[in-house]
Amino acid sequence: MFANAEIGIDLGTANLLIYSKNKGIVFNEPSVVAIDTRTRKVLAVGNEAKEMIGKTPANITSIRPLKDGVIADYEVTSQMLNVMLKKVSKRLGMSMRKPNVIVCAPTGSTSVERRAIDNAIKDYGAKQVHIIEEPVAAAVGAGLPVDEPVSNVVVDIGGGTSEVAIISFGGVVSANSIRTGGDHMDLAIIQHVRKNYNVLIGERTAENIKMEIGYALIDHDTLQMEIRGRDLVTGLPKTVTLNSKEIQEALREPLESILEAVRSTLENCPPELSGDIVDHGIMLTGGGALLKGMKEWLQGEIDVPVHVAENPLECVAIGTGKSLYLIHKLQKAAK
Ligand SMILES: Nc1ncnc2c1ncn2[C@@H]1O[C@H](COP(=O)(O)OP(=O)(O)OP(=O)(O)O)[C@@H](O)[C@H]1O
Repeated sequence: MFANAEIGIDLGTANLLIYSKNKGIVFNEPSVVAIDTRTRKVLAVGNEAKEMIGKTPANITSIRPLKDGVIADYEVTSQMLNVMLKKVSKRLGMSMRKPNVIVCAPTGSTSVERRAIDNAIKDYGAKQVHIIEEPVAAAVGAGLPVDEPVSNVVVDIGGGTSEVAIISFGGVVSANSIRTGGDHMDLAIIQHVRKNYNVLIGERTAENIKMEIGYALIDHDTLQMEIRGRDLVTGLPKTVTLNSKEIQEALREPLESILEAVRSTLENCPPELSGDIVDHGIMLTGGGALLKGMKEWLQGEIDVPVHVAENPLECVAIGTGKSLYLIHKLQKAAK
């Protein structure tokens, strides 16, 4: 039947996941590339490259080639995909030549941004590339019955974007995509520490702070964390103790933007489906769903039941993989 490999790719701002037909998720590493700035040669990708962020000599730089859910550096994204797909091919001992690929794109992305995704995958030699909407993939991956005539609401909070969508009968009824996600939370923490302690911290430290003591909910038991950065006055290393209440305050702005996107999507929902939402609730996916107190905070704000998907970080990749079968069904039906 199909001799070509069949894969789904979650080309995320923070993480790149590859789903292979019959094998499930076969690759899950950060979307980071370390390159030699003089030769533009790729030195490392994924976990290895992420370890290097902020710690490399002048001629090596660790780049995140995707920003806000779309490709910011085409050449590096294309090289990253090439290296990662070859890694998977070697690891699995299977040919990945001319694969058929399903990949997702944020609902708010432009046709130029989508073409860049399509071309970057074709650069590897893909035979066919299908692009699907990211929240639809997230909903499918979270196990929501998207092809039934009921409202399936998904809120996917990734690294660069947050996507909110109401899906019913296989289609998007109402959607909203904002370029605010986990990266903006990290940035808000960097700014907070700089403003209040005169200390500069790196992206990775900020992300660790968010994961350890970041809270969406105001009402929680205070946690503390000791962090290290560079004192902006003396230029020397400095240790600061942060608490979860101040980090919650720092995260308020990005969280408010996400809440606003959820509210406006719900406001655009047809009344028949609105009633459904109260019964079925909202499904949270993406790494942002793992922020402590996220579910409780959102539930309190919109007064609708909120659920967190079983594997929030893997939903989009699983959804692209499951959609492979759907596309085959449609192609067969069209013949
Ligand atoms: N336990 C956690 N608490 C808070 N945030 C987390 C946690 N685990 C992961 N994250 C955040 O989730 C984000 C990554 O999520 P995900 O992999 O879903 O995004 P992505 O698909 O790469 O991005 P996008 O969809 O925007 O392209 C990062 O910002 C990461 O810091």
